Amino acid sequence: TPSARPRIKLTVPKVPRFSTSRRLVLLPPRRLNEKFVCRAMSVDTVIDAMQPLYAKAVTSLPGPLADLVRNTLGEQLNVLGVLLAFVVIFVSFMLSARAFGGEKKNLPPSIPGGLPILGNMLQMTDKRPHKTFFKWAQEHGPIFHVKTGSINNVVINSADLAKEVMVTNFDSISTRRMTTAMWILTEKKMVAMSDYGDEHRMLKKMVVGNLLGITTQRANRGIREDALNTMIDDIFKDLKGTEGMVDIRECIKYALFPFSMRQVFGYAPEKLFVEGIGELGKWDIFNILVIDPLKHVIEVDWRNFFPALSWVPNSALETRVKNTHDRKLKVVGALIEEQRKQLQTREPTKCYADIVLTEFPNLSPILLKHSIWEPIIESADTTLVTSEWALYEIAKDPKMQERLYSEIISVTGNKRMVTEDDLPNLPLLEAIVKETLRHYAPVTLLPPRYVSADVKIGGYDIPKDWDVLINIYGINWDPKVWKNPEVWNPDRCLGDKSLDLGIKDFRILSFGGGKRMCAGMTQAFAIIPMNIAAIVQHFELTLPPNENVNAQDTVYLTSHKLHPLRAFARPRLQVFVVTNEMYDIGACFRGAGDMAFCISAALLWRGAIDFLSQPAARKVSRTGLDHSVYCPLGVLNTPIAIYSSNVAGLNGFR
Ligand code: HEM
Repeated sequence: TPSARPRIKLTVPKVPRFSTSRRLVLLPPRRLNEKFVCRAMSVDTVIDAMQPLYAKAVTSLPGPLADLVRNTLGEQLNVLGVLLAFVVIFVSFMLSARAFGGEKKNLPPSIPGGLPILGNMLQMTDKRPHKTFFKWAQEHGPIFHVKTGSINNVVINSADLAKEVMVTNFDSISTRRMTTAMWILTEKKMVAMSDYGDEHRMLKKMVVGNLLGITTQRANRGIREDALNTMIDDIFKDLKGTEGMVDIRECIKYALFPFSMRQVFGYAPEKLFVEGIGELGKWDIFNILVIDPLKHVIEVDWRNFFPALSWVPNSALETRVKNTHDRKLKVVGALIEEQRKQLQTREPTKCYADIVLTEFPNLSPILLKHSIWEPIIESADTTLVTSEWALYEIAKDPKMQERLYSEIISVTGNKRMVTEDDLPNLPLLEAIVKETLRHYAPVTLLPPRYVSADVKIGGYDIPKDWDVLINIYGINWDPKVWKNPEVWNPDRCLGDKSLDLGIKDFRILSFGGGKRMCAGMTQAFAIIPMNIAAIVQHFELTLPPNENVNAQDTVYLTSHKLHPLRAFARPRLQVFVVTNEMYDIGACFRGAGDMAFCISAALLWRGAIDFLSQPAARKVSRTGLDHSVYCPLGVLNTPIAIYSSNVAGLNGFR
């Protein structure tokens, strides 16, 4: 028993060891009365004694490492785990050191200052490793070796070298190295995370051919337009009672998620009953399918840096991530069941879920769930991040905003809202999107790829089993390619026809490149520019005084703006003349961007002009911001002339 401290004949080894029951720690033997004795203490006693030391040690570690230790071991010390970890880390270090002792290779330069066992981990104090790698690239060149625990990484920071990895040597560097969290959340069953091979090709063909390819994207244009209209409506709504200040991120997000659900299921469910979870609203579904997985996929597991230790349990992390994964699968499962029920009562439509369920009946249940979930999570995040950064820069730069507004109006006139057909005629808008993707790449560092056979990159030997890290941020900011890369300047992309973002030209690599290039680029290039153009056409944006200070980024799976973009959005004044044409009234309202116009047009639509003189209408018009009457979508075939000149009142309209 712990308190009796039994005397044991020396048969124990010379290092701390644990009894099989894991209840006792056997401390190294001591000589006592001419005999070796071994003291045993209960694990709990040791933990209690070491707890203060542990707490102190963790607080004194650099930020990221402290997080890593806490995430792994928890706030409470797990002595068993720590001691075992150190023994095995040491052994694996010795083994890897021996492996390096062999033949002489022309390896890329190593980052100096690495420590035994930990490698360069303690030098990576910034939570955004892409920035540290960029800094090292300026000092040591575009390709270098970094050790994280027992993992050898070669980090790539230039377009030419990235091409060597992604195109020339693709066959030997095609497989992703997964973290524990990625493994649990994706089971390697989604296109973006699966290993390159037959299953990957089949899944990619299915999603590109039936959802993300040009033909389907054209067919889905109506859904995108609805999302855009919802976004503009929401900005108008949000102006109410906020003195013109709007949370732009929220407005984009609230439009994008229903869009991503509609393109998959054909509708965006308002609620859903899920066995084992209960009744869920639209935004509960959003949290379970998008937010929670994004939050957990970046959880750090220290065992990923020491693969030899993968057998050591890390149940706290695994349980957290598994819970998120299980809930996600339950919700996707319920959505699929609902879709199956619907298919019994109607013909299949062109939505992705109907196509997958009817034309790919042999997909295993897990492949089916991931195939349905993947486009939802992918649509709802990256495009949001890019639109938000672009609008932040535009709001910061009134001259650029005015140039863009003039470009849009020169194409659309002031009669109608900008549409996707206008995009080829808006070169500045295109340049703004490209420059934003360059400056604020949503995926800053590609998920590691694994070298399956010795290769040469940039003239250096890269041995089998190393990881390749492609630093997109480092490539997009390469000072040898871009002058003052830290400055957001769309003019540098304006008119540069060869900039195709990774198809042939690797200078801006935000979508990756080669065979594993992003499959959603067509969709991204429909959503992002339209978000920007529609907002700028309707509102003049200005930043509140402290917004510049809030411009830092933070990295989840994608590189978000740390604080949501809040901006003053002043509806632009215009004169609209609606002629004897078939008009989508909803689009006219939004095109006007003027509340007086919107309200009056809504009332015209209802054939109730008289209503304008009534007190309720005046109340609405005085605030200038109430959208309750601003909703009818329909077609009007009547000649009307409408003028508006005053945002907040009806006088101009009259
Ligand atoms: C601004 C928007 C986006 C950016 C910057 C972006 C970026 C990326 C990047 C960097 C990769 C990894 C490429 C590689 O490993 O070489 C990727 C892969 C992928 N993306 Fe996107 N993405 C965006 C939007 C989307 C959208 C909207 C979808 C679909 C709805 C999508 C679907 C995919 C898929 C399926 C893959 C996996 C391709 C493969 O492994 O073969 N992406 N994306």
